[in-house]
Amino acid sequence: MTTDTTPPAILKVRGLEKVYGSGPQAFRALDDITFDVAEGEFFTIVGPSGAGKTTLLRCLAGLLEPTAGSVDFRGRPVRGVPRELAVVLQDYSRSLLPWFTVEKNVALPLRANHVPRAEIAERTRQALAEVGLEDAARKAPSELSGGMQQRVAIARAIAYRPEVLVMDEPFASVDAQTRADLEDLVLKVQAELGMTVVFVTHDVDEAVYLSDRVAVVSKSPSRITTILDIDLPAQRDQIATKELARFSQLRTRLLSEIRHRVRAVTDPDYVI
Ligand SMILES: Nc1ncnc2c1ncn2[C@@H]1O[C@H](COP(=O)(O)OP(=O)(O)OP(=O)(O)O)[C@@H](O)[C@H]1O
Repeated sequence: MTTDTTPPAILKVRGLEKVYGSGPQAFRALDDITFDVAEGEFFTIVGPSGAGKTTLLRCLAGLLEPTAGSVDFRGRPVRGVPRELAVVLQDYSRSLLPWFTVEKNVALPLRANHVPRAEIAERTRQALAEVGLEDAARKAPSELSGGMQQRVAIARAIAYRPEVLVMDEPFASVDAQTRADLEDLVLKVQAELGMTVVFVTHDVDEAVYLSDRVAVVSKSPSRITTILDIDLPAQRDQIATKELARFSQLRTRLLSEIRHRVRAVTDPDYVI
């Protein structure tokens, strides 16, 4: 007898389509996208610029209504952002409330969910320490650099301890060392909380390093062309993991898949 050990799907995406505008101006951004995200997995979406990754993530998180198809979270249709889900957007300038201090921004979702006051203080302090911003707690977001503001947005998501964390190129505006530290922080928090992460990035190395599976999307109208299992040891290390021969193989596979799809769209004579 075989036993299926695959965790159940926490998110189910079926036949998702998104058309922006209407009539002759209509633009089909997503076309018939179907996949599942398993509970506890790190699922990453990569693809060329303008492919529709942000559109897909926004539909998935309930921030944007699809034109057709469905997204289910634990079997319930997603309409608006589910309570159990936190989102870190690419555009940090719009994600923090400018009239609140850093610590109040981090505490906001906890207060909205009636978490006891002492616990809010402790979770806020801990999350700011994890992103290296304990000294910025009383500052206004406008006093921080772009990368620091993005770390506040990450601290807010971590303090909330969501079941699903949705991140759209969250590390694009931070320097290389901070980026590596934040990647490891997200992996650590994911392991501690058993959290599911859905992540978008341009960066193939980052995708391979972080993920359990990576989905490649084609140029608009975007479709999923491949979902690759990242069969690297679960314990990741910025140096040891990236030195593995398997890491290079997976990276090359993803890069060639993305190039192949871009060429298929831009060169009419190219045969897939
Ligand atoms: N509100 C909108 N109205 C019309 N078209 C839009 C809108 N938002 C996005 N698009 C178009 O949909 C396509 C997909 O955009 P999206 O931002 O989802 O891509 P992306 O893969 O996230 O891009 P990038 O990697 O550059 O961030 C693009 O061609 C974009 O111009």
